[in-house]
Amino acid sequence: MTDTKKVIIVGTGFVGTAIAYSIVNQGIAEELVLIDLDTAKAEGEAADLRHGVPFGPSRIKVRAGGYEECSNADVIIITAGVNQKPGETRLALVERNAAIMKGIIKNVMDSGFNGIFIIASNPVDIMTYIAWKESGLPHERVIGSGTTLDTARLRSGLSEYFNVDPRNIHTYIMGEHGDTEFATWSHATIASQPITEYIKKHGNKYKMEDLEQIFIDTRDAAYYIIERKKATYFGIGMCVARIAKAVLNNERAILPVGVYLDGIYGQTDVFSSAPSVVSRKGIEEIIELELTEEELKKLDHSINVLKETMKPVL
Ligand SMILES: NC(=O)C1=CN([C@@H]2O[C@H](COP(=O)(O)OP(=O)(O)OC[C@H]3O[C@@H](n4cnc5c(N)ncnc54)[C@H](O)[C@@H]3O)[C@@H](O)[C@H]2O)C=CC1
Ligand SMILES: CC(=O)C(=O)O
Repeated sequence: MTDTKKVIIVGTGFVGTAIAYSIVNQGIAEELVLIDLDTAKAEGEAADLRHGVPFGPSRIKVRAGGYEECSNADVIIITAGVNQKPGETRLALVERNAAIMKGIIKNVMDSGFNGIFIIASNPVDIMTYIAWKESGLPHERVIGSGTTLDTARLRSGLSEYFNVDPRNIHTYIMGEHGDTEFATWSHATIASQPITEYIKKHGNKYKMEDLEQIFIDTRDAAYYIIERKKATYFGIGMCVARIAKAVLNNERAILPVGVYLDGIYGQTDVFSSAPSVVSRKGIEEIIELELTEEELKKLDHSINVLKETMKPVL
C-alpha cells in the first residue's frame, strides 16, 4: 500500500481501457498502471489516457508497467483474457481464461502484493474463485464484478419503463453473471415501495409480464451488444470503477459483487453475487436477503452450473 491511491489494471483491451477511462474521468485514483501481454498496447493506451488528465477532476499519474509495480498497489483489477464471440457463452471461455488467470495471479503475488483484487474476466464467478485460490489472500479481499453490471442493466431497463431515475429503483440480479442469473423481484422497490405495489397503484399502465421481458433483455444484453459491436465495455467500465471507488474511499457501499459464499444462502465454497458491503477492507458483510422459495431454487441451479463448470479447471 502507498499513501497515494494506486490502481493497476491487468489487461488493456476493450474492458481494461474502459475501466481506465472511467477511473481517469472520475478521479478515482492518483496512480494508474496498465499491464498487458501486449506491452506496446499498454504503453499506447497509457499515453492516450494521460493526455486527457488536464480535463479530468483531479491529477492522476498514468503509465504502463510490469508486475514489479504490483507490490504496493491498493487495488488490482484483472480484465485479461479472451472475450466472447457472437453467440458464445461466458462459460465457454473457462479453460482458456483459467490458464491466463493462474499465470497472472502468480506474477502479481510474486511481487508481494497485499491489497484488494477486483476480477472482471469471464466467466467472472469462476475467475474470481481461481484468483482467490491461487492468491492465498483472505476471500474478503478478492471481489468479482459479479452481477453489478446485470443489476445496472436491469435498473436501466426499469428506469426506461417507469420513466424514473435508475438511482431511485432498487433491485438485484443474483446468481451467475450469465445465463442462469435471476432477478430478485421480491426485493424490487421504487421510492421504497415494492414494485408490485407501485404497479397496482398505477392501474393498468404497467404489467408484471413486461418486467419479465426487461429481465430477459438484461440477461441477454451481452449477446445483443456483442452481435452488434463485438464486445461490451462502457457498462462494465463504469461498474468496475464504481467498485474500485467504494474500496479506495472506504465507502461501505452496498453493491451486488461476486463474493465467497460460506454457508450464506445455503451455499458453500463458491463465488457468486449477493449485495455486499464494500470498503477499504474489501467485503465487510454479505447481506442475506430473504429470498422466496422460487428464487432460492434459481440460486441453487445457478450455483450448481457454476460448480460443475469449474471442476475441470481447479
Ligand atoms: N465481468 C463482466 O461483466 C464483463 C467481463 N468481460 C470479460 O472481460 C475480459 C476482457 O474482455 P475484452 O477487454 O473485451 O477483451 P480484449 O481481447 O479486448 O482484451 C483482453 C486483453 O487481455 C490481454 N491479455 C491476454 N492474456 C494476457 C496475459 N496473460 N497477461 C496480460 N494481458 C493479457 C490481451 O493482450 C488483451 O489486450 C473477457 O473475458 C470478457 O468476457 C467483458 C465484459 C463484461
Ligand atoms: C460480456 C459480459 O460479460 C457482459 O457484457 O455482461
